[in-house]
Amino acid sequence: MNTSAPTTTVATTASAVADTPVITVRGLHKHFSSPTGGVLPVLQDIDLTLHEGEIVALLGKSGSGKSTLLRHIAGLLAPSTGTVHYRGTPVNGPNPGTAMLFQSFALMPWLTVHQNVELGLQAQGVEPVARRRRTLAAIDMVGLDGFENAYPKELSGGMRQRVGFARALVVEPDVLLMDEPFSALDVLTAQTLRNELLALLTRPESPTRTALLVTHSIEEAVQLADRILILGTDPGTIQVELRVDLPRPRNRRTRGFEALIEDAYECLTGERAELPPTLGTHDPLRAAAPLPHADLERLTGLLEELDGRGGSVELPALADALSYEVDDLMPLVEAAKTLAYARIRAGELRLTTTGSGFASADILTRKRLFAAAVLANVPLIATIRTLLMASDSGRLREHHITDRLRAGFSEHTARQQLGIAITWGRYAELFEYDARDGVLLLPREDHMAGTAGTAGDGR
Ligand SMILES: Nc1ncnc2c1ncn2[C@@H]1O[C@H](COP(=O)(O)OP(=O)(O)OP(=O)(O)O)[C@@H](O)[C@H]1O
Repeated sequence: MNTSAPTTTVATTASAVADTPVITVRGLHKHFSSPTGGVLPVLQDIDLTLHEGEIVALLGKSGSGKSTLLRHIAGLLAPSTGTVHYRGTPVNGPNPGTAMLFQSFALMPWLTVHQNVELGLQAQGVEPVARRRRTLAAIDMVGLDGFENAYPKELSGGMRQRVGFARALVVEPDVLLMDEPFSALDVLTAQTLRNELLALLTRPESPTRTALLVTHSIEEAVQLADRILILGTDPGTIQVELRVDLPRPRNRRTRGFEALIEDAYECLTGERAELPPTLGTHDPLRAAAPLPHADLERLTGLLEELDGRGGSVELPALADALSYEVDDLMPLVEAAKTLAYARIRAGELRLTTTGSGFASADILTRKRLFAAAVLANVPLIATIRTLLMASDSGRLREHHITDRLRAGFSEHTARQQLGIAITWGRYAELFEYDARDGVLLLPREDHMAGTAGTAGDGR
């Protein structure tokens, strides 16, 4: 795995990265207040330099703080400690050198394409004649000539994001900040727009040649970036930097491309670092890694495929065999690792003995094995089961769990985590759930059998 410090960039056909720093982030630390009155550390010790002409991608699991970091660079958030500089000047408010591109396009529905694109120039006080000329040029540049008077609702998703490009680029920002700009688009449109954006950014005469891209897609990062920074979670720190020294245009089917995907994949799914002391806590719900959003049928399919291939396979080959994008495998691989069914070694996914036992078992045995695996490896589910076993009524209101989860997660993530735990717990037949009353319940036969057991009783 290439986790080395920066090396000299091999010349590529498209990017000319200079040594001049455009954005400098030093010692940035950010915490938010949690709804329960505690402190939620989100970013820690972030040092990052964005050089002129460089495209950098930020990859990391959900909640690792990618968007928060982007918003600091845009000057929309102030660090708790540390600094952000734009060409040597401290950023203490909206950063004048940046423009943002969002996943949701963020267009004003009541304004035409022309009016949407013109907004940024109006805000800069550009006089009307120049404004009109620059707006039309930007619309032309993104291929929307003829759609100047259309409203967003008349446009496809791809065309709306082209308006997003035009609106961001018309102000000729030094740095383009992008927050998952292609993730709301279908695969083919996203691919087309990625190529077009790259062409716009790498034109020698382009005033905007430096960019920071937040993405969940490893392939997108390898396709577009000169450098990939991978954030770890709890709190977000930059853990790995990968150089993408591949000439452009980049071909996904080349060995170099695939090797980088494997590296990034391993970094993202690798063993979790020890929790920092600031998060040290006795509440297992707070200290646990978030559960991945993995479909259990697919997880079983993945383990069967792995078993059928002798227990180990390279991730891109597995993605091909299952007709998934490599990125779609992420939550499944995470789930397999969480349950100790598989490990990643040198870009290969390898089945453990437990995983192999699960893959070759019949349906009923699988449920029993799955129950044992979640109780041993998923503190959230083990805690719910313990509380239910200890309760005379065999019932537990869900807010007891979400309240505790909120000490470490946002409201949204806490609810999402409970939802995943309910699905897994139900499949394992460890508990049931009454959505109408928001109550978790011990299965009737377990409740009847008495409440003396513990979470680790193996049922
Ligand atoms: N204004 C806020 N107040 C409190 N918590 C916040 C705020 N903004 C973000 N967070 C929390 O900070 C953490 C990081 O959020 P952020 O959106 O930066 O992550 P991310 O890596 O971009 O996630 P995703 O990939 O899911 O978009 C999350 O736990 C989120 O709930």
